[in-house]
Amino acid sequence: MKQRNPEIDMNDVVISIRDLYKSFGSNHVLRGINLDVHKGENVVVLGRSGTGKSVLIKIIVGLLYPDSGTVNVLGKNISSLTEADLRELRMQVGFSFQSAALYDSMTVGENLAFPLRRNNKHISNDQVRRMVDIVLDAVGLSQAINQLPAELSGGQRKRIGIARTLILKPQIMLYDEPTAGLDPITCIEINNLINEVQRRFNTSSIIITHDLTCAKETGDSIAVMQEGQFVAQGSFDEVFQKENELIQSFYQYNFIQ
Ligand SMILES: Nc1ncnc2c1ncn2[C@@H]1O[C@H](COP(=O)(O)OP(=O)(O)OP(=O)(O)O)[C@@H](O)[C@H]1O
Repeated sequence: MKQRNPEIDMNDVVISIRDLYKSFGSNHVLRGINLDVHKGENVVVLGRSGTGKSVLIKIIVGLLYPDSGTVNVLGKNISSLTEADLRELRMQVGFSFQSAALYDSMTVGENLAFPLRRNNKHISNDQVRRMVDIVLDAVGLSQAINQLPAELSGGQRKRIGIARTLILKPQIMLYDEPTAGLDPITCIEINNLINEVQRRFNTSSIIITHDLTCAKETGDSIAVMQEGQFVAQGSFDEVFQKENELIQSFYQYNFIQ
């Protein structure tokens, strides 16, 4: 079980969501979401498939617009931002996709350098190299710098995907199903990495998952989503003491130590 990060600043809310609603036609996906993410905090959003977790993440990064409610990210109301403002904000919000989507023809080092050069045309080769070294060290894969993605395991690719997100020094990390499709040992490594990123870079994170072990090991707080609403929020222990049917059913789906 994770020890709550002592560096969390409860006076600094980096993501604040109030009364958020989103429907697609008659499909009412988000039905009144409220959530605060504090500086330095890992918040896990736990829920079964199709409950609206990815829609929530897309709204936070401005890829989808809410029907109603407010979403503040780093003090900015995302609904009132121009495309240019949104692009700027997205630089502060690292989005780690389910599939790492690395460029197959580029080495690991080139994959990592790519977002840096794209976002800063005047960056020197030395600076790029330094940043690549820092993030590779952070994800424990310094030796892979000249390898191609095809030569890496699924877990290693996931790590490089996280490194590529980290290289822009985001204040917020959004992890979409970080342990999906990985074996149990690799899952432990990714959970540890998420906590290491939090410690080293003082990031705040939302971790979307239906993996209970991931929730237990990475979450300073847990929000359980059911049919577009949070039915329980709190520490892992607080949430899993509740006599909620969905929460009980999670126990039956997942075997956790
Ligand atoms: N752009 C879209 N247009 C129409 N419907 C959508 C769109 N995006 C998501 N949905 C619908 O919203 C619902 C929630 O989808 P979402 O991807 O958020 O689920 P999820 O909780 O992330 O599930 P999973 O764990 O399987 O990824 C689904 O019914 C989906 O079909």
